[in-house]
Amino acid sequence: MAVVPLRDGVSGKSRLATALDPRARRRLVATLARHVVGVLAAAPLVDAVVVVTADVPFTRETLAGLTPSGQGGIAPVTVVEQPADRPGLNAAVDVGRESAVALGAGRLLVAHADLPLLTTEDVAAVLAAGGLGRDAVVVATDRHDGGTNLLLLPLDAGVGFGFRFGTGSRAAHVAEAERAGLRAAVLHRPGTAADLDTLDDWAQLPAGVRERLHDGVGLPLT
Ligand SMILES: Nc1nc2c(ncn2[C@@H]2O[C@H](COP(=O)(O)OP(=O)(O)OP(=O)(O)O)[C@@H](O)[C@H]2O)c(=O)[nH]1
Ligand SMILES: C=C(OP(=O)(O)O)C(=O)O
Repeated sequence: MAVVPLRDGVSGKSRLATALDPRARRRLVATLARHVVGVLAAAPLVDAVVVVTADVPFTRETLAGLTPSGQGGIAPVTVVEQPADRPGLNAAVDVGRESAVALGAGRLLVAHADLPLLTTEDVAAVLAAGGLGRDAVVVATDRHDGGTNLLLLPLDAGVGFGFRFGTGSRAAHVAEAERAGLRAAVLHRPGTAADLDTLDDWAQLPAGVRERLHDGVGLPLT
């Protein structure tokens, strides 16, 4: 099962606040989230996608047409509300893990909602890196190799694994896997590594992707 934490329609993408007004940031967050959730829902071996958010109306609006009654995805997409007394990214992922355990999932794939180059092949590569025994934690890093953009966790063996998203999370997740007695595999692919947090990230994207995202968002094309 896949879990996508999604902040809300107002505070997200704060590192782009100097370049984009709140409305444009909201549109960008929505466009990126729709892409990631659509890719996950269409990826082989992903049987369900859960989006965990404190902003349910924004998320539902963002994902309209990607839900099972729509035509976007194969796997069902559901929105789970993040309780106000459990704020923050790691708590959101914990909420997602609880949903996955309740649904009897064997593995949890966490994916950030801001990966414009992510493809179904990338998702398949993350799942394959989990190994034949499906026993490895997979950390797909960001382009600086310091963070974690996607994380695959075996749920039975990984009961004690603590999520450590934030600065330096690649090393923290590898250490956490070792602590929990699990093998860790680190994956670096263009489609998993490109997250969009800063103007520098924007400048690194292929021109065609920037053109696609530019409409309605207004980031500079060059
Ligand atoms: N549910 C939930 N998701 C979060 C939270 N913080 C971050 N996320 C999500 O986690 C992923 C990674 O987010 P970040 O890159 O750390 O934050 P961001 O909002 O995209 O950008 P910044 O505001 O610049 O940090 C994205 O999918 C965010 O929407 C949170 O407090 N709750
Ligand atoms: C949350 C993370 O990164 P960023 O905030 O840079 O997306 C992370 O890499 O764990």
